Amino acid sequence: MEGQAPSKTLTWLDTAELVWPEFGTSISVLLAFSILILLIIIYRIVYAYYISPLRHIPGSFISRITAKRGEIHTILGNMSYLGGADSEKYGDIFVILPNAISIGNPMDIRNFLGNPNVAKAHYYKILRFTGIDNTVSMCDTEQALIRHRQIGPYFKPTYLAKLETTIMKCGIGSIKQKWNQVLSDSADGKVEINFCNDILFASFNIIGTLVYGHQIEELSVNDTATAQWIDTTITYLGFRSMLQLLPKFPFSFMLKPWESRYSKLSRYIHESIAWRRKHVGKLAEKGLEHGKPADLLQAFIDAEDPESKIRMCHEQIHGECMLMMLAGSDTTAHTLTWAVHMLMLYPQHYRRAVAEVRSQFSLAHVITYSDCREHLPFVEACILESLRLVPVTGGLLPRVSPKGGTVIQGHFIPEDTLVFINMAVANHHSEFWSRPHEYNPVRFLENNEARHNVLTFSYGKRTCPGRQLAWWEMLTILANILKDYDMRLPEDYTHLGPKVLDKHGYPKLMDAQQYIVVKPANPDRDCRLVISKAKF
Ligand code: HEM
Repeated sequence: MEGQAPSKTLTWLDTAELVWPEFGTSISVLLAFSILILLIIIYRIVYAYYISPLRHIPGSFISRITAKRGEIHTILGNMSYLGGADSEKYGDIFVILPNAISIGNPMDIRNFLGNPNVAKAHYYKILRFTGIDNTVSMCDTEQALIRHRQIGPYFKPTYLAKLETTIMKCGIGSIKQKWNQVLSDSADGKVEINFCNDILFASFNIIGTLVYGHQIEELSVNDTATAQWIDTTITYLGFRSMLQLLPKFPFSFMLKPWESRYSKLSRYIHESIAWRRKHVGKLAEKGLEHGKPADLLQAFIDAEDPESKIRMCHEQIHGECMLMMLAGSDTTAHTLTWAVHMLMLYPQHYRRAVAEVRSQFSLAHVITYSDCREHLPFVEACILESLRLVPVTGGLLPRVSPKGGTVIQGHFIPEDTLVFINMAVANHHSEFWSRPHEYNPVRFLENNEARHNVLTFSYGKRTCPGRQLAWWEMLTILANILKDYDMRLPEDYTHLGPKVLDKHGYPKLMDAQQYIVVKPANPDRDCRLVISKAKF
């Protein structure tokens, strides 16, 4: 058929292009894009199963090929769930992200964190406040050691003893002031309180007073500014790090309200440092320098590394103060909140703790830290067991494997691999803990070995420097409230209680949420308590 144009069958694409030319172009772009995605997935699968140095380590398919699952769980506030569910399936070591493993055996964790060449991962940089590193954000091990030597002495018992009056007044003192007030206003001598809020405010009170350098009395004046500033700062930092686009225009507008509160906290701390320097300067002029106040603000101004004689500049002091407000408030308060909650679910342990306190001290006696250490082993065990069962920082602490790599559970882990320390899994490990999901403080009595296996304050060179301060606060608050008040769950509680059991057959704990700290998901619903004056 000479001279006749060759016939061509029209594809659906051609038809679409005739009707709507751009449609055809869009489809081609979509097709190219889909092919690209497919190629990426194929590459990731091939890499994960044939090339990755982590290919011999157990782990789920999804964890090996994408980090998105981790990001989604982080945004939902249940990262510890991810670590827990996978460890039940895969054991002590597993791939948690394409380039990262999780380890959960307490022995492995101690060996790994005990290695001085293990460094923190870059994630910690989100905890820098003004672009300057603080204790927690330092990834450089040498730098961190200097900072630990600078601030360490101020968290030792000798210095903490100087802070005891503040700790007692702002902690148990402010809780008692509030609870006694509401009880005296009550017609029948009992009243419902929210113990989570009250403990949280007491904790902010302590840390705020130690950092600002003057008392803030959150509970007594019901001024929640500090609590809001801190809460906002944690949320702000969390979201900024999880959603990388947020700090960029136009999304940055969404952060504005948070940013403004964060800036207020930051400014207030700048002013506190300047004010204190001026005040101490005046004391020095009068030859009264020995009258310097004892608190964390002064501690950081004075801090000096005994080896290098290096001191902190204004910005570094500011960074440490901001950090202490975050690291030293929620952690301590929520550990105590979990302890009270657990005692309410296990009445036998509550009765034993009350009996111990009331047999040792009269109602009029205010129980101090050394009283607790000498006379209240069971109360101490109640807190230890809370630290174990719900480690408040029980997410996944990221570290980087050392130069030359390391061997964990027989697997070679190359250098620079991201290693997540899985605290919650370690604290529930069945080889180390019998009936690991039961709240049983008795396991710590006359058993030093058990105490060493609780890894909630971390381990090694980067262990928590504030742990003794935390103990000081938690013991004095718990011992004194057990002595002074009778506590019980509200009568309308049907969703929680000693007889409402979880999948392990133990009293079900309230729902938790975790961004940085594991805290009650519904404190207004789950942290109610009926209190009355103690009947001795
Ligand atoms: C029950 C209360 C507390 C718990 C369970 C706790 C737990 C921890 C844990 C697990 C770490 C290591 C975090 C990591 O490596 O990712 C840590 C670090 C830290 N904690 Fe605590 N902490 C508590 C209270 C405090 C208090 C009261 C302060 C100070 C006022 C404090 C200050 C710090 C600091 C500065 C670090 C960073 C250490 C470093 O990275 O070298 N903590 N804490």
